[in-house]
Amino acid sequence: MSDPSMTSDGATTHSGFVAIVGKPNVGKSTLLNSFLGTKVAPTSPRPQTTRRGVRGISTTDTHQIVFVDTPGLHKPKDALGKYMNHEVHSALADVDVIIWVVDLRHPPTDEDELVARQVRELPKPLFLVGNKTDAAKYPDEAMKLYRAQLEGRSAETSEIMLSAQNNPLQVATLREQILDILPENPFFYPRGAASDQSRETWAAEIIREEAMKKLREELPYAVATRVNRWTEREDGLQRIEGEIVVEKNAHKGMVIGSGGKQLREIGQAARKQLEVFLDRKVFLGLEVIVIPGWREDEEALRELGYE
Ligand SMILES: Nc1nc2c(ncn2[C@@H]2O[C@H](COP(=O)(O)OP(=O)(O)OP(=O)(O)O)[C@@H](O)[C@H]2O)c(=O)[nH]1
Repeated sequence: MSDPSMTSDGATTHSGFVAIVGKPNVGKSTLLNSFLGTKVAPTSPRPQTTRRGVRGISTTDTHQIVFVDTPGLHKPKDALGKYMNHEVHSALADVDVIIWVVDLRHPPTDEDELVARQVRELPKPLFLVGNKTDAAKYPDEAMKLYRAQLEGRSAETSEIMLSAQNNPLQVATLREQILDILPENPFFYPRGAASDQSRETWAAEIIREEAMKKLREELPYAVATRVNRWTEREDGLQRIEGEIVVEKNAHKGMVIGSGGKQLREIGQAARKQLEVFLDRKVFLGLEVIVIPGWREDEEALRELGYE
């Protein structure tokens, strides 16, 4: 029988799971997308955009990294928030390596301390990633403060300062450093796989990203999205039908906007993104529906894929 930790020409394979953790809005999803050179996870200027642990897979001839992007660790206000934090804890328990992303534009906050407490004692290699160096006034000073939060940690700890958004070379360097410490293992996913999400979930996340960017105040957080139908026409056109789910009737009108303008804009922006990544023409049909109080309703959360 062939050894599962070897390639067909006899080289040993290494692979492992790497959690990307940090407080909301520090650039975790941007870093994941940059590692992969494609868009797997939604990003936006709003905190708490990521809601579920998205896996993004990077494979070379002999190495495979399964990155697990996690929601920003925060003090939860509802059942959705609790689910999001649970996603972080289960990712941390299951992975081989941890990446803790911090925002070097600012000194640490209570939320960073929440993350530091989670990772300090874990006996797993950790990379402290100081992000947003392109926009930080005092990156070295900020990094020093974040480093101090890990004081007393006995497991292997490394650090790097970079810009996930603007510097792919630094991101590639970090990826190389991770490759070097992956344990000997067979690959967990087929070589061509980029993510564990279905195409429907991926598209729904892009729609939610655009909705979160356009909507104001609390509304971005009261929105969920799903794709119910995806058909391909013979000429290649992708017909995608999705729903934007809100909690109250009053929110429905706010998402649709006067004369349907806002919903049209969300749909157009999402369609453009989908067309770029699919390299196909897309027809995107969007409907807004109400599931009363879905963020506090365990069954509704499961129905919307938060399980
Ligand atoms: N200037 C600058 N902005 C960045 C960089 N990386 C990410 N951002 C921006 O920071 C914001 C948050 O990025 P995300 O990747 O969504 O952050 P996240 O940590 O996944 O956020 P949550 O979903 O809230 O956990 C977005 O507006 C990004 O464009 C960077 O290197 N430099």
